[in-house]
Amino acid sequence: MNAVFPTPDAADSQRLLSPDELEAALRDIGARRYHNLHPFHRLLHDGKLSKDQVRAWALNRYYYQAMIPVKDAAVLARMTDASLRRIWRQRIVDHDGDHPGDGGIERWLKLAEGVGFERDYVLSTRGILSATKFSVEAYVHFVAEKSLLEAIASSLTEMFSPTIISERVAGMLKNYDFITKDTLAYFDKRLTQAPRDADFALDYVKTHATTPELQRQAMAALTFKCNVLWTQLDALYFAYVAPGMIPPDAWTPGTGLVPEAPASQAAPGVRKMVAGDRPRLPRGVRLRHDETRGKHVLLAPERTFDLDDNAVAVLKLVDGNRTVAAIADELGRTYAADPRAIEADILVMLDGLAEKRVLER
Ligand SMILES: O=C(O)c1cc(C(=O)O)c2c(n1)C(=O)C(=O)c1cc(C(=O)O)[nH]c1-2
Repeated sequence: MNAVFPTPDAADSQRLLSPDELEAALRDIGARRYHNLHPFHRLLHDGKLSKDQVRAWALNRYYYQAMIPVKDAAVLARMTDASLRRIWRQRIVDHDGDHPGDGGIERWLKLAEGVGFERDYVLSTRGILSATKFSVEAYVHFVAEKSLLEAIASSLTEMFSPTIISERVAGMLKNYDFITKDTLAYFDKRLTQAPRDADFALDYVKTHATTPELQRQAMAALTFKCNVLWTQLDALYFAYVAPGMIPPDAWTPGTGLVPEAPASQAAPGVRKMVAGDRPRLPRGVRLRHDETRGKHVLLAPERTFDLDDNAVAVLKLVDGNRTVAAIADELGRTYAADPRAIEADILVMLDGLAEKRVLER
């Protein structure tokens, strides 16, 4: 294909750029083509979208999030150098987590749930636009088929993501009453992960693009990736903003959502605990060993709760960092039992403590 249709800028830059010039050329590609400039993002960040349009964005972007580790596994598979793989594999851990309930994909699911989706509907990927799937899959194919340099260069959009993320989080929190800090927690971690990843990839590209041809390939890879991001937003805009042509089988407002409780029943802050939550003891509540009675108790201001052995084993692991799933995994190892069965039991127990206000998530 490329032989038949030469890339438009194939004639440019016959000269070898210095590493700094190459970096400037890459940054210039982002300045002109990164998806922060797309009209859909402008509407999203400025609070101009309806709740359903925000839902369409959250649902479709789930596909990108879910496929990023698949993409990174394809990149990893090209690396013959163990020291490179050791660095790159962190990206997969960031998205998949080390345990069920951890990681970026899980946090994106929380975001989708936060705007009203049923988790299983999102996981099914049923309502996702075909155009979203095509562009995300093009990214996976690209890194599998092109050179390692091009695969790494295509991730360089991450150089530009911290700025758009800060703008998005601030804009969405300010402009939509249905968006909370918890819903957008996905982005907290990206603010440190993206610069770390981008620094490594940029350094690699500057060191390894040592001929004009390789430099052009790196620039073309970044341009391609900007287009992967841009076309996803084109598809969203076309289907859900204007002209509003939703393709057959794509998500339509009202589908795949958790039924909303009538306002009178809504009890903010007491939703049931889920496996990805990180429970913690509230300020002033402590797990103590009561010497005189020879047992553990939960000490809260002016109240004491007796605990059975199971509750003590769980609460010893409650630290605000571990997820419920991670606690269940650890207990599963200690007691050689099925962690998912333990998880179901401890969710009930933790909900009970949360209702008594001696546990938070
Ligand atoms: O919120 C964003 O605008 C944004 C942009 C990008 C990007 O520029 O590719 C990524 C992400 N987020 C992101 O969350 C993410 O995990 C990610 C991985 C990659 C990649 O190419 O490997 N890009 C991005």
